[in-house]
Amino acid sequence: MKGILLVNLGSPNSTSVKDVRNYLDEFLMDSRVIDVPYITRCLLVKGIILNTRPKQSAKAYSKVWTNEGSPLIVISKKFTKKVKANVEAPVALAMRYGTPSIETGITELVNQGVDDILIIPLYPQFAMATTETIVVLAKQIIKDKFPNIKLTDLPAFYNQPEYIDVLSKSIQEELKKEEFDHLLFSYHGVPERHIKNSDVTGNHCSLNGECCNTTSEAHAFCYRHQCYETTKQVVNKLGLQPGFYSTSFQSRLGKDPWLQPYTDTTINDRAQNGIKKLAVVTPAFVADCLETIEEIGMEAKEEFEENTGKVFKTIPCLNDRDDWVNVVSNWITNWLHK
Ligand SMILES: C=CC1=C(C)c2cc3[nH]c(cc4nc(cc5[nH]c(cc1n2)c(C)c5CCC(=O)O)C(CCC(=O)O)=C4C)c(C)c3C=C
Ligand SMILES: [Fe+2]
Ligand SMILES: [Fe+2]
Repeated sequence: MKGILLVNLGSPNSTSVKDVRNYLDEFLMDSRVIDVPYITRCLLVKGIILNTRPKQSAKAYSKVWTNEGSPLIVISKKFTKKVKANVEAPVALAMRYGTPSIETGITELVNQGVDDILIIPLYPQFAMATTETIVVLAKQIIKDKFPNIKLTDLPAFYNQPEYIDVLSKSIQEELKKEEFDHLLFSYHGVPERHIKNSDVTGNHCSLNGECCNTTSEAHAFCYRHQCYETTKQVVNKLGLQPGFYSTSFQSRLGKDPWLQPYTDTTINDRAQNGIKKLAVVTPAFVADCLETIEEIGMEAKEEFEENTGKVFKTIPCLNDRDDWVNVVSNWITNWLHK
């Protein structure tokens, strides 16, 4: 029997510093997130980051936490419930870090008689720190504990017309409510090194961004290309004029160069250039989370307003919108009938 495993990133179990530390430990010790040799990673994560970051992150998490828990988890559960009601197969939800784990999700499906799983990483654009780490871990668990289970993964859907349609619609709904001077597409960043590491051709990525406009088989795994492609397709769909929109990358951690331009400097730059009404959309996330609610909706908003900006609107992620639920349900139904 076929079954579906939806997977997102995960959150700490609570906003306590201890729970946030445990979560960050699991997350940042992943070699596809901090991709340096094991000993260096231990020194960096356990010796440096985990001494200060958990306290800072716990404070940020407590600003977004709801009575039901972490927004990312609450929204993912609502989304999963709606998908379940739409498709004729068992559906489980798992998180790459924290709970419910990928192993728990697979076990839940197997206990219902599933032996053929479609895994859907809930990230529109491929990255080794998201899509790849989910699929690699799921394959490892299957190999070690469920050797008779078949696993198929849904590739990144950054350019799928149905996804672009609902994303564009969600943006247009906000642009209709108020007149904005500028629309910023802010994607989660990754270290530049990750882009090089994921270059399957070994020589495509020039790191200056020019490569992303050419045709290349590298783009099936190029996060930067896929982000710019999502922006381009939404821009075409909505007929947005050059100058009205820009693309940037947020959430940089550490001193290494990450994808640029950075969101914070882009927002400051726009404010200094007379932009008063700014809308920000965050298409690397399908569910609102710490990075959209706190980093953009609170921190960036405050900075923009202090910098002479007047209106700052964070466009909600697709969350459990019915049209988004229907898109994913249709992808699942197509796979079920294959
Ligand atoms: C080297 C560090 C990190 C990389 C690379 C990275 C990539 C990456 N992350 C997301 C999505 C999310 N990240 C979230 C939080 C978060 N991310 C990092 C670090 C890296 N992310 C940290 C340390 C944290 C925790 C919070 C903090 O201390 O800042 C979240 C939110 C989770 C939540 O509970 O709400 C999401 C979602 C993507 C899409 C991505 C690469 C493309
Ligand atoms: Fe992240
Ligand atoms: Fe590229």
